Amino acid sequence: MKRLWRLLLYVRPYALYSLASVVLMALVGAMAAFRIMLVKPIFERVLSPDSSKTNVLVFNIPRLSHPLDLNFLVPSHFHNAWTIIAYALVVSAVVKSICDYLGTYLVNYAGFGMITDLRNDLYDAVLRRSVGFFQKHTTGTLLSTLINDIERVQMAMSTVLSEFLQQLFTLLFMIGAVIVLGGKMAWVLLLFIPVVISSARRIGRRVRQTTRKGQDKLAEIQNILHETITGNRIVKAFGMELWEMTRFRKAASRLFRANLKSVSVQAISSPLMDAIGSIAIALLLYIGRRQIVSHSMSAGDFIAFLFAVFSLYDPVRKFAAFYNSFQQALGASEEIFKFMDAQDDVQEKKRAHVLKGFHESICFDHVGFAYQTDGEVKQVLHDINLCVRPGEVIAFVGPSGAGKSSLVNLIPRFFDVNEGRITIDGYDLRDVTIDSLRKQIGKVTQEIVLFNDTVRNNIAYGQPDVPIARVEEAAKMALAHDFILNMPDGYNTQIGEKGTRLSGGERQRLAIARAILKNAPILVLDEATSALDTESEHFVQAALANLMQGRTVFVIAHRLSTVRRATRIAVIERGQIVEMGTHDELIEHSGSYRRLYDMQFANDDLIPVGAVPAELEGMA
Ligand SMILES: Nc1ncnc2c1ncn2[C@@H]1O[C@H](COP(=O)(O)OP(=O)(O)OP(=O)(O)O)[C@@H](O)[C@H]1O
Repeated sequence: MKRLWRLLLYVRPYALYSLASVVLMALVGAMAAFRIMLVKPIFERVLSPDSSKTNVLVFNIPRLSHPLDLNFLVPSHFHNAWTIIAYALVVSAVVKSICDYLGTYLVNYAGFGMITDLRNDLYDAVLRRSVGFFQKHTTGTLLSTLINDIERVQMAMSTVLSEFLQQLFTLLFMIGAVIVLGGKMAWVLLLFIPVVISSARRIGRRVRQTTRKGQDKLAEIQNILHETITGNRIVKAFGMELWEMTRFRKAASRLFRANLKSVSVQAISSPLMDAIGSIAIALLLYIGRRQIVSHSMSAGDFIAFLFAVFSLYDPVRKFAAFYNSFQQALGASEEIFKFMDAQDDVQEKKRAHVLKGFHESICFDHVGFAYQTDGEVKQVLHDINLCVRPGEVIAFVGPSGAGKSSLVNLIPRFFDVNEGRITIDGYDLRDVTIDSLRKQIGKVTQEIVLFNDTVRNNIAYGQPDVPIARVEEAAKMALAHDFILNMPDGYNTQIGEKGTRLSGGERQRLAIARAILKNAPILVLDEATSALDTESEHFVQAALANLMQGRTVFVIAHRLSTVRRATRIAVIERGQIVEMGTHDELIEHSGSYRRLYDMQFANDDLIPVGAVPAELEGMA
């Protein structure tokens, strides 16, 4: 129920449209009931051979002392029962159709409007979630909620809502007509109401559960699709097409079964309502016949009453389906609101300080950090102590899994520390606004993230209005300008999804250009481990050197040139800093760094700091 109210809150901005559509749909219902009221006069005045053809029809408004005379519908010289009823039928049909059209349009306007707002809010909420959230939920599940679950709610709130309103008012007016026409006989129908409601509720509950399962299976399929389409090169390289196809087929068959189960539950409601309806009609026929025989009711009255009961039947039958649709929407909204309400691990304090630049130091003060996955706590950093001044280059080295990435991820607050604190210019990171903190930090990672957009927009990501001259300047410093000019549309070339139309080295240099343009005082760098060919490597190294110039750099180093460039090297082992010093100091010390150096760096070529190699000069 809470979820339904929450969904309805989204209708609030469209209250006027909704109200107008309610009025229009009420008119549709009234017109439908009015037309049913014409059955009796048609039967008794137009079709009866005993009735005088010129008889002026008088239509009694129930419970009002004076009757509604339909004579006003036609000029007096046309007055006869047939013309009046024909006019009444046509006019009511026109009014009903116009109201139906406008009402449907307006209710859909409100429905689509609220769904657009809901989708925007969900996307906004998901996009703002911290890194931990994206590690907990797979891309497929998130996409599925943003697309499929929203669509379920949309179905209920726009398409179904419009029909629901129409049928609701038709039902209400028809109930009025049934009571007016049938008198006491109408109360027989009351007996059936509890049966209808309780069976609809029971079916609805099952529908909600089975639909939720179906949506989850759809998310599973979306996950497989996302993984295998984005990772299609690996699928091909390992010849896993058949295996993936089997995996997909199995998931598709699970979805098939879940959908069938949902349909088998939903499909019960219509036949069930049919059966209940037939019993009701049979009972009414029995009672009606006795009343006509005993002359307490005319045949015309009974026929009109039966018509009214028959027209009740459609809304009642549809109501079960609407109820199912709303239950499906509620099931789908469960996932939507779950993501919207998810509590972030990383949160901003209410009156957080706004950082204006970086001036003094970043300090790790007895920092400990643990990942929490599925209730399991994995401590990966212990008692890290480190103070870094502006302009320093700190290189982190150490064996795989030692905790280097985890450590640098704490600086932009992708995760929060569990123990101790990290300060920037004396402020605990948790006391400054996330936005102002991240503005101070540029990031270039191993996994280059580029968007399916132009070169220019990729470099100017986050700064859409920056002049092209500055973009070019950044590209030149990243030694990317030349290869960009050689592309078909230069800076306006589309680079394909994730930049697949570029080489590995080119992608890296675009990412470096982006970081140069951002011009943040602090740089977090995760050097690529995969080797590029010598020429590309030289370009990338030189571009990196330009990027690092004048900045405070935290770099996870995989190249000798980088560690040599560092003011200090921190050796991380099992989540702790075990050694710290310059390259020469640590080599002399003959400890962990020395061993690592012999294994990892000794064969690297040294590239002079900030320099473009002679053979590449003039190319950028
Ligand atoms: N999101 C996560 N949830 C749980 N454990 C994680 C998560 N990310 C990393 N770990 C674990 O934390 C430990 C440290 O990982 P981290 O990525 O920081 O190491 P690293 O030194 O950067 O390794 P590499 O050089 O291989 O990138 C590893 O044991 C890893 O399995």
